[in-house]
Amino acid sequence: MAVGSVWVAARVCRRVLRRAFSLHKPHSITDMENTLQLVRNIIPPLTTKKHKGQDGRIGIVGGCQEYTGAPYFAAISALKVGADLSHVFCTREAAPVIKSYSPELIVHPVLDSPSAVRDVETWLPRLHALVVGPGLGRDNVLLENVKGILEASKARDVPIIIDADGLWLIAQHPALIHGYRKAVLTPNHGEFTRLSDAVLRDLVDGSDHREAVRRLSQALGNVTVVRKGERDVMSDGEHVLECAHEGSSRRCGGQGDLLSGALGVLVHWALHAGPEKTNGSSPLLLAALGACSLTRQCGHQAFQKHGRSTTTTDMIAEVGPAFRRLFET
Ligand SMILES: NC(=O)C1=CN([C@@H]2O[C@H](COP(=O)(O)OP(=O)(O)OC[C@H]3O[C@@H](n4cnc5c(N)ncnc54)[C@H](OP(=O)(O)O)[C@@H]3O)[C@@H](O)[C@H]2O)[C@@H](O)CC1
Ligand SMILES: Nc1ncnc2c1ncn2[C@@H]1O[C@H](COP(=O)(O)OP(=O)(O)OP(=O)(O)O)[C@@H](O)[C@H]1O
Ligand SMILES: [Mg+2]
Repeated sequence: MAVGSVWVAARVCRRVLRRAFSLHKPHSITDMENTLQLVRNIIPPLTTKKHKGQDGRIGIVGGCQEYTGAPYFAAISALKVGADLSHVFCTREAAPVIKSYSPELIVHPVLDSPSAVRDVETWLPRLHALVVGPGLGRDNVLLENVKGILEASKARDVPIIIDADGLWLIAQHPALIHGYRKAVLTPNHGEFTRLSDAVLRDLVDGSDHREAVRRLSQALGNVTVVRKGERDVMSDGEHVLECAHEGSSRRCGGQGDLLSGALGVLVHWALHAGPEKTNGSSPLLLAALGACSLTRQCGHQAFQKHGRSTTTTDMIAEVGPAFRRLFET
């Protein structure tokens, strides 16, 4: 492309983004398509010149006696989206179970150990993003360890995605994440209400999801918030984006875990791509839009094949084809 055309394309892109990210106007399908084009920009090319690990080493913090599926879904989704290595930091008894689901995951049975924070900390320099919460449970010993892991990750500037019981912890201790600009919170309906009750002084009009999400993000010091639901609404306290990409009507458990694992990879890619590729827009918002669109596309494709019997495992089988369809055609 000639230099002039690059410049024009960049200008058009910036205009599109201003519209797509505008606070009050609902955006058109064309705007959304153009914003998805920016998501495509952050995807690293597949070449023979890279070494293992370069396209993403993602850590999942979660997995306990009750929940082994959630961290598995998040970790395998990260790999299927394109990460090279996926680590799970879970309790001792959850580890053999999670390992047995897949030989592709690296599983550390450390989360209930007295040395949990140090054990995870040794891996932090090698991780590009940490997803905290899927299948974590609410045991106080584990939550105390996760507090330390969050502090250590922030000190190392590691991007953090917080979901599920990680959000339970944040609702008790919002200061843990307040103002950390490399954090993304992914609450479902119930988790969003809990967080809002914990950190917002005044009531927000519950029907205005865009404003409610923007306010929560602002109250948390502009961390990026992704409220999952019939439409996914995401904000960094300034800009608001919505994803209404066609998904499925199945609400089986685990779809949020798929989203959080995918988001871990996309956040790494978006931050790594740099402002030229993201055109000055928020890398975390672009990553969030990409992960929401992808999860919904997986749901849509899986539902077409399996209908009412669709489960998250069927959706994970669609990650490759859905990714190609959304981002590589
Ligand atoms: N296979 C596995 O291992 C899986 C394990 N998982 C793991 O389970 C753990 C707990 O996570 P969670 O989301 O179930 O717990 P929590 O925050 O108590 O929410 C439940 C409460 O919120 C409500 N509620 C929820 N959504 C709502 C909505 N859209 N709209 C309205 N209400 C809604 C709901 O209300 P109810 O319908 O019961 O009245 C209920 O009270 C966590 O570690 C997670 O990772 C899951 O990832 C799944 C797969
Ligand atoms: N009513 C809905 N219609 C369409 N898609 C939805 C709806 N609710 C949620 N989703 C989609 O499902 C995905 C997961 O959101 P959900 O609210 O189920 O998360 P969750 O409750 O955290 O899931 P999990 O069971 O993994 O904990 C998101 O991509 C979201 O867009
Ligand atoms: Mg969840």
